[in-house]
Amino acid sequence: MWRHAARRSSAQIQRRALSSSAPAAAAGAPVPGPCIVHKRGTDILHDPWFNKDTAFPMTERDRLGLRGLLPPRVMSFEQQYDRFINSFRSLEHNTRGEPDTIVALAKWRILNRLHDRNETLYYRVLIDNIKDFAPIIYTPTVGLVCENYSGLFRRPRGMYFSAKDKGEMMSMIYNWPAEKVDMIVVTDGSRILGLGDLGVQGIGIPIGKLDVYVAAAGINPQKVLPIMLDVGTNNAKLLEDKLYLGLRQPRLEGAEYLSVVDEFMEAVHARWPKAVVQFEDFQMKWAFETLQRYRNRFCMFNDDVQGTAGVALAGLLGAVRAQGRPLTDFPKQKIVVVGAGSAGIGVLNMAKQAMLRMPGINRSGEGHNQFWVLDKDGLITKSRKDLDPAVARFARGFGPDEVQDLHEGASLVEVVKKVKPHVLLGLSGVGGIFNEEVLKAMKESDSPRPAIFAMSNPTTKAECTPEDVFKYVGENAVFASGSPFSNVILGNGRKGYANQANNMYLFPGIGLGALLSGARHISDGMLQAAAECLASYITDDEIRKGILFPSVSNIRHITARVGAAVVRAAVFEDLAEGRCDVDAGDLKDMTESDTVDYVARKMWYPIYSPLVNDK
Ligand SMILES: NC(=O)C1=CN([C@@H]2O[C@H](COP(=O)(O)OP(=O)(O)OC[C@H]3O[C@@H](n4cnc5c(N)ncnc54)[C@H](O)[C@@H]3O)[C@@H](O)[C@H]2O)C=CC1
Ligand SMILES: CC(=O)C(=O)O
Ligand SMILES: [Mg+2]
Repeated sequence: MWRHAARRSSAQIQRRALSSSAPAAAAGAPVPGPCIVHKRGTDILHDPWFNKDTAFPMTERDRLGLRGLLPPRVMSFEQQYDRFINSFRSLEHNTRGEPDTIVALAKWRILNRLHDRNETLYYRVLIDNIKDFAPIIYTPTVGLVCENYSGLFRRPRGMYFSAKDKGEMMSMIYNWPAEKVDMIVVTDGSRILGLGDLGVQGIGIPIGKLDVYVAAAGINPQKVLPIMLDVGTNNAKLLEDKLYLGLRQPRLEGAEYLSVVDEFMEAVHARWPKAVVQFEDFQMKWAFETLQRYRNRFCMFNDDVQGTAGVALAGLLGAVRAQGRPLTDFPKQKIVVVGAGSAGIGVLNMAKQAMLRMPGINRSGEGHNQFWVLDKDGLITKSRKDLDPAVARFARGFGPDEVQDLHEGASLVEVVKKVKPHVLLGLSGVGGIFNEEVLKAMKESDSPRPAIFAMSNPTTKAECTPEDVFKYVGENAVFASGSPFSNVILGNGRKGYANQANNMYLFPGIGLGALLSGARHISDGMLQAAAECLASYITDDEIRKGILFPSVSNIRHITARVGAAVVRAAVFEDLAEGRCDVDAGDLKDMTESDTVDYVARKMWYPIYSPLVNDK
């Protein structure tokens, strides 16, 4: 069946359908068939999924009991769209000069209100303006929203499973109104961005991530489910806050904690066995433990460990290309990683695996340690007591390879001065830690184009700014950050590129590819394919300019490609079982471009569907 449709769509049509500014319907993609709504009157107007506000045509007003409930003039979708964008731009204008947090929350409120009223219009403005709106629904503003969530709360989104629901989850899961769920993002709120334990208020993160899924991967918003596992909080301020909406108890630990997560995973799997579950913003010990526990039993992944790793690897490979060196030189790069948490260790593991795949490297990895890793206690060496085994494999030894004469707990500036690294990568959650002294030391890097990745979120936690990088390291530096910054004007008509290195470039494609392949689980090979696809997206010309990551405006196009790469890796590893009318054999028969076409065609696009059948 897919073959017939694939023949119909030319590559040109596909490109237009994928571009964020060209509606799929206009590009010849199939228009969703009429759906019959069983609600009437105000129930429809109060349901954001069906509501069209003033755009209900007269036939629908007549047949759905809406006559008289709306002003008489019928507006077009385009008129509604322009009206919203104009209000948004007026808000921007009217709040000029106000404190940043006030402006950010005002923008979040106007978008959130649109979401709660009219999802079709909301997702359309989000898709078309993703570069402007991602910083509001995602990092950095989502962090501010989580910090203030209990006060901002008006209407629930998603589901909440608490420690008090033990034994009830299997029935609770059926309280969710949608028949089908494809994508779940779950958190326990224990490490929200770099903001620490925010308890139940962390629900903003699954909501934001799933908005990105809808916008970037075209997952139907009716089939996504944000979830909070509230097992308590250790945040004393929240426990004392009268408005706090979560359980007022310390976090569950050990077997008690795991039994809650186990019960939740069983409940999800019982109702939606094919749903993909993304774990997000769990503190390190539970991020790794749950990943090991579930990754071969369920179709799940941990975005902070695995999604981040792929994005960082794409950036690291870009940094090699920026020096004009072949990728086979990657194992020679000296990389200082600041932060040995779930994200930092995920990156180190993936980068190490990539180095070991390069020609000429001893496969066992013995004697090959190009990484210097620091945590809150400084440089991690083999003399460190009680080292987590995941971190221990990257600890520096004191053998003959240790020419730099560094000691346990050495400070960042000491390490940078002695190692002269090619790359300085931050996943520490400590804002400004790459200070003037550290950045000036990076000027002496052994690389002609030193790379600085300040990947911590939100913006206040970024290890440094691009302005400081181009000022102190030099104009030949390359820079990327987790939250968005503006490019820097360098003079002589040159620009210092502020790339965004955020897992948003990969998690939508990983989830979409896993879903469409019907993979039993998400393998390292599928994740590697996603990272390689992102790395190859950037041209040599862009790399030379210092552009390491594509613009967020292209995220739908990127996600289609990443999703297809993941599908093909699942097929290659015999993990793909297919989905709906496309079975494993069909997937196997697809060429690379067929797979991209197939993935792109499966992406949902917001348009008003008829709510009544034509007679
Ligand atoms: N750009 C992106 O796509 C992503 C960014 N992140 C960001 O990375 C940061 C860390 O996340 P996780 O690894 O999950 O947190 P984590 O809490 O597991 O790890 C933080 C690590 O930083 C270390 N650290 C703390 N203070 C330090 C200091 N002064 N000097 C050196 N190291 C220090 C800690 O010892 C720990 O090893 C967060 O800000 C998060 O927002 C995480 C995932 C994706
Ligand atoms: C981007 C992301 O996943 C984080 O900062 O945790
Ligand atoms: Mg995260």
